[in-house]
Amino acid sequence: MFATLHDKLNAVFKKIKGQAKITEDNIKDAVKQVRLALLEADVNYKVVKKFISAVQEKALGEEVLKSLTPDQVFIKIVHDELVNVLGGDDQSTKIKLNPIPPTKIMLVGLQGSGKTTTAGKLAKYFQKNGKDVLLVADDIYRPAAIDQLEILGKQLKVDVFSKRDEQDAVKIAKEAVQHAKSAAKDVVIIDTAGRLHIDETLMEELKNIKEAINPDEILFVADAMTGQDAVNVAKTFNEMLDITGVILTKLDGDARGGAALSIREVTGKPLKFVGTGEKLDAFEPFYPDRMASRILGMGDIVTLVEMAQDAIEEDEAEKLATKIQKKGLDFNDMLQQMKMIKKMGSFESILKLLPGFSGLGNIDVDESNFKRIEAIINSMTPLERTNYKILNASRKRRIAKGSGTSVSEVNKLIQQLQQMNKMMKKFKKQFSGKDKIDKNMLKNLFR
Ligand SMILES: Nc1nc2c(ncn2[C@@H]2O[C@H](COP(=O)(O)OP(=O)(O)OP(=O)(O)O)[C@@H](O)[C@H]2O)c(=O)[nH]1
Repeated sequence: MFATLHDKLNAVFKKIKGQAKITEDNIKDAVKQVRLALLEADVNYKVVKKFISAVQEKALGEEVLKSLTPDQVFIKIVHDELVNVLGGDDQSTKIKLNPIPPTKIMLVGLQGSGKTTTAGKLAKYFQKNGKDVLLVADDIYRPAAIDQLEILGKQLKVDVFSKRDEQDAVKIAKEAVQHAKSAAKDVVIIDTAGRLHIDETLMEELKNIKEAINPDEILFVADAMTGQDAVNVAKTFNEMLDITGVILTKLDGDARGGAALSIREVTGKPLKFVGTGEKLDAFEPFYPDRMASRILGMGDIVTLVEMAQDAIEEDEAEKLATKIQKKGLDFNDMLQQMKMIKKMGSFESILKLLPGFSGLGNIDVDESNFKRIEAIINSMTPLERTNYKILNASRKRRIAKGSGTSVSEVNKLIQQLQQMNKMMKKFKKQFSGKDKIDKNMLKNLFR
């Protein structure tokens, strides 16, 4: 995500860091480089102009030149301006649930932008938050779109409302909302038809649906890979429908970042969620500050911690922590931890949230290693799993044979466990006396 922009900005910061003395000229040059990096990332030129004038004004003020760490202050100015352009601390990025259910959400956008997949992702998101959801297939032109939503519904165990013989999208939407009311659903998500281009008939249909059901949210789904086109189409949809927000999909691809950085300024509407993959859990609420940190390669520990909290039952984690504190880590714990990590998503997506990893482009993580480790541990006896010190040469040979691996792989795993135990000791020292580990403490640990 945003690898090129990340690299370019970091090159600017590095150059500034290398200067013996920072002068007005250095700063002007750095600002110019930031401007180029943004333009190359396909950010709307008006947005770049505003961004740069804000950075320049702050950077040339007393703040940077008189500071003891001018490079750090400069990075902070760029970071803060990124947060600003992405939406600041505006609370409108959140979906407001209607106090009188169901909350009605209408998804609009061009064909192929990822609307239907996003309908499924949103349903999963609400489901995780304890809401009962109804998905509505309101595309009367493409039966395949109805099939796609029904498959997603089955997968998620979420009800799907569809009427294959009905040719009136407004009628379907109205009936669906009625159905949601009588079935006491909390949220109803309407997947509308897409077109290859904006056309009047489509806009008219969408306006009529809006008028008929009075949605709480009209979310425009945009494909980040299409850059400024996505921004222009969002602008038109907003002018016609007065959308309430944007969901940007395919941020996992090689989107340069232009759409994400421009859409808010150009449409005046907040980005609310981002899609980061084809799977249903590759979906995150959008937070301007976290995204800015990711663009600058500072990682996003807060999202990582939240993913962990989502995936791991508190009870499970607490039990594990107490046991580790008392006895140290054994192979059973290692297996359990791997299961927890797997629940959080792909290892690659987790790594990318860590500081220093986000700018590395595509990280090739061989997930089959996980399987080999599992096989090794599964080939140990219960005693061996809890006490690795008894693993002598003949036991290691037996385990390697049983798991289809080699003795050196078994040795490597033992070393990893020893290493992890060392780390645990370090953590324990750092956090001793504290009853609760909060997100800031974790952030410090990774600095
Ligand atoms: N990599 C990636 N692919 C995505 C993401 N969201 C959707 N896709 C893919 O984009 C393609 C189009 O998605 P759909 O959900 O069918 O798009 P749509 O807008 O509903 O299309 P129509 O039904 O034709 O209007 C599919 O192959 C999805 O798997 C994402 O966040 N990342």
